[in-house]
Amino acid sequence: MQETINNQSLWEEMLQNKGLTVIDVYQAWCGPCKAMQTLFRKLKNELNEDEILHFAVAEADSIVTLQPFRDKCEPVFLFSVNGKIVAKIKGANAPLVSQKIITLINEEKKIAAGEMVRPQYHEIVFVDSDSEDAGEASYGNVEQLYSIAIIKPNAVTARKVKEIKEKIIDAEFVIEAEDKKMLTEEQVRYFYSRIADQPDFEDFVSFMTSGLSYILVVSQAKEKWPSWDGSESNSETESKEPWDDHEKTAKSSGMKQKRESFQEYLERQQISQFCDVEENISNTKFIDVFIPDFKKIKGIKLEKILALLRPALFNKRKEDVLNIIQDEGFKILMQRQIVLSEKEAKTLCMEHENKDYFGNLIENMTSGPSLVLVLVRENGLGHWKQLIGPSSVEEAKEYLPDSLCAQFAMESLPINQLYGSDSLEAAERDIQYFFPPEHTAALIKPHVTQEQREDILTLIKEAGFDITQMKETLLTEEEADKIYFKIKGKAFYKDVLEVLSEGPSLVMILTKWNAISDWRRLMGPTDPEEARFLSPDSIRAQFGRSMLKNAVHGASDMQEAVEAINRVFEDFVAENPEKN
Ligand SMILES: Nc1ncnc2c1ncn2[C@@H]1O[C@H](COP(=O)(O)OP(=O)(O)OP(=O)(O)O)[C@@H](O)[C@H]1O
Repeated sequence: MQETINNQSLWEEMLQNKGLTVIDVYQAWCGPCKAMQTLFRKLKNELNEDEILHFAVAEADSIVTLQPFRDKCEPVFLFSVNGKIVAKIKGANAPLVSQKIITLINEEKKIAAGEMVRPQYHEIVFVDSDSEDAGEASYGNVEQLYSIAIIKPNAVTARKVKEIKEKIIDAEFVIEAEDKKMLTEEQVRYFYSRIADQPDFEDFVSFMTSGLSYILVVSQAKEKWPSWDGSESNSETESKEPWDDHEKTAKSSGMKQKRESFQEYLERQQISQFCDVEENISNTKFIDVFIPDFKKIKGIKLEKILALLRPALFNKRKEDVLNIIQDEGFKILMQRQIVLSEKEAKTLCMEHENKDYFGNLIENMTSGPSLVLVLVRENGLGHWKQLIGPSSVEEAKEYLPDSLCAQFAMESLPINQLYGSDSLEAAERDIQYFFPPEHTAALIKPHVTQEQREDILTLIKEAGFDITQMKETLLTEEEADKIYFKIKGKAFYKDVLEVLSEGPSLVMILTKWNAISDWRRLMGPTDPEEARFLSPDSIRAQFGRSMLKNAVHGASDMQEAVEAINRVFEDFVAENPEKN
């Protein structure tokens, strides 16, 4: 199955392969990596992409290009895309290698279908030095060590995630990245390999793959803390210490002390049964397996804010403002028109309470619909404040004539026609108030392939849904009744049951403001033919095959959503907000 490359000209020839070539670089004295051959065979069969997926074994000793890999006992896998070596993985790390292959092949398929342009790959430079490992491991910052925490499905079901994350943040650990996903069996086996010989390990794997987990990449603010080995910190000015009082005393008296480890902290907080950690990993292997784009997202802090266009502005110049908002790089996550009550207006305008125009302001604010927006952008809060300018029009005109306050000033009010939350905490509170989250029951049907599932989950996340609960389950008649109780009496219900019995379905609770109708819109019309005609971007248009195999399902109304959720996810109390 693998092409054998044992001289430089064969190497050059191999680089001409179309698509992806996975190269096992081996040493003559130990041969190619046997352990990985099963994986390659499996992927070759499953992906069935012989045109664009090739496997090769290359002998380091007889190929000049591979000279830096000679005499190394650890296996190395190189990934060549259209003649460029774009990635390298050291060690027989099956989950990581498999993930890399799937990602690159998916990219190749999208490129071939014209759905994406070929990225500017940075070709890997082979360096004959062990120091390259340190560089790669540390994401450009040699000092930084990360821990990975997995918050397990039982904690997600019991809705303990928020509390656990708050505890982690309270102790001044930094959550650098997070993702919520159903772990694959391979990922679980990889992360928990150290306990694989325990008798109940197989049951544990089933449990861990039965529902959603949270993956957190956690760091400690290195410059602020004493080091983990007990040596002194180079900073003397810590502002807030999460450690115990006796430790504080030790610190102030100049004694050396040791910060408790992340694991110890979780144990002391009694959350270690919900959360497993791998501490201070000194290489990227674990992170790459769970959060492949960690490098990209690290350092980018997307901030969500609430913005409001007061009635006069909304009425007269809405389009101009929305265009500027988008040009400034904000993404509009949610928007709604709302006529504020007097009480709501007073709460929002509290900072102007003592001004002589306050009465006029409240009258103005309640006179017609305002437009309320949830915006997201990197450094969203600061950028929004800067963009809209001060609250006083006079000040804005004098000092910041480019601000939206000055540009969109209206005769009727001496203050900014745009409002924005003052802090991220206030934004969170305002968003909860104006966009109360609603839950809906959703299902991905068995005929949907694993890859299509991933695509659908991406569409769901991109549409702003939070996947609050998820489980993979074979829907027997009894289970299906919990979801489809409304159509149980219909003649076609037996056909629905047959389609559901073909394999496991993915049952989910999706949460966002207006979730029920937004999910129905995202699904598209019931019949995929009609969906392709009327709503070509919808899920059913893209992934549906027929009326019965129409990829997804969603509750039709509030009562059906609440009832289905309560029946399927017994521990979850779905209290949908009243519509306001
Ligand atoms: N006339 C029909 N013939 C065959 N199958 C049907 C028919 N009507 C509905 N179905 C199937 O039964 C499922 C549930 O039917 P329902 O009437 O609840 O449709 P829906 O509300 O448009 O879609 P869903 O409930 O799945 O979101 C549909 O998704 C479809 O697969």
